[in-house]
Amino acid sequence: MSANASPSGHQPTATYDSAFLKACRREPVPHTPVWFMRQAGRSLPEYLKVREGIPMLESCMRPELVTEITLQPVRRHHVDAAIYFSDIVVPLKAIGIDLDIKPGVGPVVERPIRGRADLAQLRDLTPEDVSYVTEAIRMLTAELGGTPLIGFAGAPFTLASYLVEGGPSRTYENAKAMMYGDPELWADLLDRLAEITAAFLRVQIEAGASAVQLFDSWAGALAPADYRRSVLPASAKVFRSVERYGVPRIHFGVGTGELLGLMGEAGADVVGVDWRVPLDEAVRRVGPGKALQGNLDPTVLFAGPEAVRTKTREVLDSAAGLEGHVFNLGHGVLPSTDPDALTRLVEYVHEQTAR
Ligand SMILES: Cc1c2[nH]c(c1CCC(=O)O)Cc1[nH]c(c(CCC(=O)O)c1C)Cc1[nH]c(c(CCC(=O)O)c1C)Cc1[nH]c(c(C)c1CCC(=O)O)C2
Repeated sequence: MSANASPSGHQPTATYDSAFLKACRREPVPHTPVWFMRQAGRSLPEYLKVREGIPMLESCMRPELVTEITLQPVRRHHVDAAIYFSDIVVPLKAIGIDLDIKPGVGPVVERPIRGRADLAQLRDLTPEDVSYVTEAIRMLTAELGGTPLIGFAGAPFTLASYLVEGGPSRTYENAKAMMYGDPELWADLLDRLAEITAAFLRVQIEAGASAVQLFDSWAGALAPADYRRSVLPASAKVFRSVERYGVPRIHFGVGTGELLGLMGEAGADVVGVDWRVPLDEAVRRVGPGKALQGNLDPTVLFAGPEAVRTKTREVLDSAAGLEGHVFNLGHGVLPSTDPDALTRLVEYVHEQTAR
């Protein structure tokens, strides 16, 4: 048995018994657990300092730097979970796709995928391709004690949106043109991406991640019937491929109010909700047997302490009847957020929900 064996076989008992993992499993919790998407990153001065002069993708490949950046928000805010510092395009870079993350822009792909011949760029991901991930996660789990580490990956649709468009897009016109116009090529592309994403999540879980989140950030651009037909099968394949580990699987997207039921159906244990749908309505859409994560509007943090408390109370009230609630923002922390507002928010949720 490995040193980190536990009731679930993958982590120390203190981690397994943490409020975050209990909430994901819909067990009673001592307080509602809190973490923030994008909690590591540009809102923190200590992050900007250690990143100085190091390009984003390079920083993801340095285990010591990844460890430090991942720990920064845990130390500062006392959040209930860490999220592994990386980016959704890291596994694509690791298999040799020519891409970069441009500051203020996002991922940019040199040769966008537009035809069948381009699929050859997408070879399988092996653990050796991302050995720095395994190394960083081992260092992290040693440092984190009982605080769980969340691994993550981009979902096939969101990755495809960058690969086909060549960069960020507001309309996804090239990606959706392929989906509607050449469904066979689209299905093959998403299936390839599902294999790569699944392999990337397995590496993180085997190295010690206690939960995983699949970011389908841009799936909200799709009608439910198109999501069901053209996207859900690939995301379901990703979730199935990590089911055997027994770690909670979180599924998140923005503007996905109409897709919440389907995103649960894809195989998630926890469904992430943005701020547009209150949690008491989201739970009706998702149905029984799943926990919810969310969903304070990230811009509320700019409104002053009293407004933050009022809006947070609204989220907690709408979550009152849930069987499992992980408090989070409805999307990532915005770079200009005051870090102290986040620290106060964690404290407030803990204090309001202490049982
Ligand atoms: C769509 C998406 C991407 N990356 C990610 C998503 C899904 C989450 C979401 O919906 O927001 C996921 C991501 N990217 C990053 C994390 C770190 C972990 C955490 O949440 O703290 C996570 C979970 C670091 C990052 N990823 C990126 C940064 C900023 C780069 C920097 O600090 O120099 C960070 C900290 C870059 C990035 N990478 C991407 C974008 C849109 C950007 C922003 C571009 C910009 O405005 O500069 C693609």
